[in-house]
Amino acid sequence: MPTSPRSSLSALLHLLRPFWPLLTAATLLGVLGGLSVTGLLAAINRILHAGDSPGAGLLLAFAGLCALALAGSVLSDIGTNRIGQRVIARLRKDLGDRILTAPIDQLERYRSHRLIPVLTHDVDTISDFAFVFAPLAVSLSVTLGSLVYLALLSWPMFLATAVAILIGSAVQYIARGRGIEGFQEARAHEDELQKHYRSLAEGAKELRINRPRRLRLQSEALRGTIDRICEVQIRSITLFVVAKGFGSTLFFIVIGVALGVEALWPSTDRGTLSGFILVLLYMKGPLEHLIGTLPIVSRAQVAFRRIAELSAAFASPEPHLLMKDGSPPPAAIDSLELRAARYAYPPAGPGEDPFVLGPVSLRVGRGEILFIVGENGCGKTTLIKMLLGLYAPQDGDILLNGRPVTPETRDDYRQLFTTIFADYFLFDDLIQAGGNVPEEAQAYLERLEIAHKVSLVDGVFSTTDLSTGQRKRLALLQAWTEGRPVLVFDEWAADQDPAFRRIFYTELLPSLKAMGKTIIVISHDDRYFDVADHLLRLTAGMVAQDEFAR
Ligand SMILES: Nc1ncnc2c1ncn2[C@@H]1O[C@H](COP(=O)(O)OP(=O)(O)OP(=O)(O)O)[C@@H](O)[C@H]1O
Repeated sequence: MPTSPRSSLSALLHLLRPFWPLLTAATLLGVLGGLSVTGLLAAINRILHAGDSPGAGLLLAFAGLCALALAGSVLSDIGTNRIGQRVIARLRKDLGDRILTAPIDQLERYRSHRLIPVLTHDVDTISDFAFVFAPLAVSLSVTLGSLVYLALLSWPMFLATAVAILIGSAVQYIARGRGIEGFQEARAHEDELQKHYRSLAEGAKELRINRPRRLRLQSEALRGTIDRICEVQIRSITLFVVAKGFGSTLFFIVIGVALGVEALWPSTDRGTLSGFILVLLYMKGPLEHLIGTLPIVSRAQVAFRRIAELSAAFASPEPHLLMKDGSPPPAAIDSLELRAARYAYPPAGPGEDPFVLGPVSLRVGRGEILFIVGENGCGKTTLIKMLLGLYAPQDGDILLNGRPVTPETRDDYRQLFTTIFADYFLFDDLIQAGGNVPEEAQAYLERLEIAHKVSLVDGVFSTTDLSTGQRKRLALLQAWTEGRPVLVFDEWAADQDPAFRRIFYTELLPSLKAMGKTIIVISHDDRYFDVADHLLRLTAGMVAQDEFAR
């Protein structure tokens, strides 16, 4: 979604809002420092052209201006660096919160290869901008102060300089517009590059084995994208450099014109001319600095747009997700229900039919073992994501103990579950609410037959470098010790050896049931379907069979 420069500016203002007193003080100090430098130049010019030696007053003023220039620029730099760091910290926290509170389906749609560059690349770009912010204020005030001094020295010379600056600015403006387009294009390629980096890291094994794919990734994907970024960046920076060179030459042209006018029609007094040249030469530095930082400002603008896009994509956070832990979830539930609940994914592309689950009606009672079965892609995982309240049903309701779950109660509702998804993430600690390590953890490690591989040190697993099946057992240990009333296993047993698979279905599930837990299992293991009290079969997103064991 395109975002206008105005919205990136308002995003910047929103970020800066809490720091305005410090920002105003730092900017004023920077301006004071800059103006002191202009005053110093005027004093130097006056001393150089004074007929006799400078008086004590002038020397004192000179020393005072030196001190002011130093204090102004140092304090301003310190102030804006503080603001810069705080702004970045705030931005990072804000983005972290947005991602933590975004509805899962929005997050899944955004995709992680687009998320990571915003969190790293774009935030770093804004951090670069934060560092040039104070020197920018100083350069701007030195330039403006110098212009005022020039106007006081001689109007015609001031006008000649102003015209040169206007021409230079017009060229910069055009170059900046083109440069921004280039930076935007390069930024879009950065997302692509991130995707290729993911393939590089996560597909390392497959790439070792498959040479054609490896070479394709190297030559077409990686190198192609890297070269494209390189070319676009070179093109944009070249534009800025040429425009900067042009601006720099304009200065000498103005000085040359002034010297020529003076040689042809010697009218200006020499003090004015030397003052003009002195100020112009001095002003060249800050002005070039201003122009030189334009690429950083432009990049920051592109980064702000990306951040604004991310914020817009996650603009409907779920309520209460970052509230402090309330009361612990109840030890048991009476029933969970879906009533004519329906969820449709958005279509993958134009003209493609989206996958629709439901409407599904389903009731799971306390201490029940429910098996959800069906062919690949029939909607089993989507169903549990809806039952867990991760996807809000687009029609119909979720009911807990007969009462509908609302957006306000949805996060409390989710705390009833422990889930091991097929693409689960294994956290390496076993710390419960309140920071306690469950006492029974060691016994469970032994029961899961991994005590010889893993121990617990201060609530953290000694290692997670284990086989796929062993890692899943650690995930099961976490689920077990969390003490939630409902446990959900998405093809948990798929990676277990036959002996442990049997233990899972015939010993662990019944013993969890005996503890009063409600258990929901997605399974393709038809040998063990008789363990279920309740079997739900899905076909193409609809319930094909809903049976209770007799
Ligand atoms: N994030 C997504 N965006 C769009 N469509 C999706 C998404 N995830 C799944 N789908 C679609 O939903 C359908 C059901 O997916 P789901 O993961 O629920 O199937 P499943 O029954 O759990 O399959 P499996 O047995 O292979 O795990 C799929 O056919 C897929 O087309």
